[in-house]
Amino acid sequence: MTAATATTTATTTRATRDARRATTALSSRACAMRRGGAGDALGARARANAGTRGRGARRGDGAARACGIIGVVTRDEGKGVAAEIYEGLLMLQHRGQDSAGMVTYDGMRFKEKKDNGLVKDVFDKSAMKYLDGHIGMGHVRYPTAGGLSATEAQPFFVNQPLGIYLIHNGNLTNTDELRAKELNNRHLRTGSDSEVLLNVFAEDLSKEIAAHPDKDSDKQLFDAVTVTMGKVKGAYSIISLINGQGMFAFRDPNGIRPLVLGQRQNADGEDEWCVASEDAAFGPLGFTTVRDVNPGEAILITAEGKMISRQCMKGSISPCIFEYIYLARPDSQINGISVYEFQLELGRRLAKRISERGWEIDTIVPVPDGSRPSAIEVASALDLPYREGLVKNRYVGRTFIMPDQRIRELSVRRKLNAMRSVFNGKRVLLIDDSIVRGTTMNQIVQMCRAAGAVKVYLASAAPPVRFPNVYGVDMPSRKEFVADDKTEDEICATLGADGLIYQTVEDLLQAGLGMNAQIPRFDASCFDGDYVTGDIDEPYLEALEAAGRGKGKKGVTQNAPAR
Ligand SMILES: O=P(O)(O)OC[C@H]1O[C@H](OP(=O)(O)OP(=O)(O)O)[C@H](O)[C@@H]1O
Ligand SMILES: NC(=O)CC[C@H](N)C(=O)O
Ligand SMILES: [Mg+2]
Repeated sequence: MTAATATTTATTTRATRDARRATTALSSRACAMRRGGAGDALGARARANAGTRGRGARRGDGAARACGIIGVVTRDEGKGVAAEIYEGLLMLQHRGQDSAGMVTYDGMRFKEKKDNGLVKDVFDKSAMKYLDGHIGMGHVRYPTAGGLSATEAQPFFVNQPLGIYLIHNGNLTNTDELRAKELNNRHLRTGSDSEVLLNVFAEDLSKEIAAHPDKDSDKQLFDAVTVTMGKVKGAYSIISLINGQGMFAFRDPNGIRPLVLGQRQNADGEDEWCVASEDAAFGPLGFTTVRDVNPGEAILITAEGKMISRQCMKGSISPCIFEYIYLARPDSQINGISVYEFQLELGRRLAKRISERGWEIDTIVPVPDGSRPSAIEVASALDLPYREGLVKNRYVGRTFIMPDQRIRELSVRRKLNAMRSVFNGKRVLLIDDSIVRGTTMNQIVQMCRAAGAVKVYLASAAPPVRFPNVYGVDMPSRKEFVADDKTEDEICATLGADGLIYQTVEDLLQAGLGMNAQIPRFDASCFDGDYVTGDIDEPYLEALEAAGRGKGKKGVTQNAPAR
């Protein structure tokens, strides 16, 4: 938070804050979430669930990340799957940069390697040699729960029953409750919600096998995960490897985080399969997209390459809209929507609102990389020149993820450089995909003025981020958001700009709904405070914030406390 932000926050009364929230919130649920507005009974439950989330890590140096997961089943037992998982993880590296992990399986043994760091650093030559087998899966992590040690990197393993490895993208909202009630004295090593989920599933599978030892093993898996889905709340896209069974993937009943299925044939015409967070990972591996894993569905790929699926819980897709704004690659298609096309549409809608302002603008400049598609459409709709005035140093990571504010500010300076030939004497409109803490825009406005800009206007392709994300994106504390407790004019002043315009929540949702009629709603909770799982209330969020967000990377903990 900048000094200016801190001052504004300190001098804004709670009543003013609440009134502003009420006017910006779309839904009655969001209005019901004004600070201090919830009753004691709700408060107790929220505290129960907010406990282990908290001091989070952030992506790169700017805005927000999730995690990336990929699993591959090949048929050629002599073939090393590790190289394919490695390639796939590189395609998903943008989703998480804190740790990477992989497990491979040769039909008999699992081999595992995980550590803090990027894919290229974690998997050296000797690790790749060690990771043999024809079935495997990998994870890149951007933590939302638990800690940051290499032990908390994924995958996680349980010995009983069968031997199960699991990787997770998402965040559970009732982790501590599960920990207290569902683990049957199992000893867990970390504060990770993903390890809890694995153990709940293992416990349910143990019970299922004990109760129905003669049932087909695939049915045991589907019946057990149905029980697990009934207990676990929040967002989870899961891939697991189960000894003797194969690869088993499932997705929460709201389908909040993405999970997509791909297929190819080997030289003998046999089916091989891939499940991944984004289908951009399929291209280099030669897989073609079959479909998204449905919300509430589980899919088993056997070692023989057979795909069996079951709708375990009634599902209704409510994807996280932030995936399309910022998290996912533009070359991915998620839930039938091209991320790139979505961003172009955001630009077209933004352009209409910008033209209503009557600003005199000479040049449109995107904040690379995420905003380019929207900025291209704004420039085209307004018939203004589009110029790459900010040159990016590709060796500096994404700003949002960086562990503390000072490092984020420094890294914006190192990452982006303003070109005098573009800015000198010009009235510019800078466009970004989102403004979260305001670190990026604040620094860039100063850079543009130093490079000679006479007016600096700002536009964000996303609405103001005002509410925490509890589903696997590390945006947990309202205090960190530049929009917290502020009107648009106040945000504009904080960022030091001559004008500021945001996408409206209505336009954002209409953009998404208009692109796939099969999607009844999106989770846009970080913009409107309306959480699709229905279990998030004001006390939950307060407990989450009290759990220590904003203290840097050490001791991430995003699970809400049990009550
Ligand atoms: O308001 P802030 O807290 O600064 O966050 C918002 C910025 O962070 C992201 O960029 P990031 O640098 O993470 O990634 P990018 O290079 O892919 O745009 C996002 O695209 C915005 O530019
Ligand atoms: N961003 C994510 O999907 C994180 C997964 C899991 N909650 C973790 O913290 O490791
Ligand atoms: Mg950016």
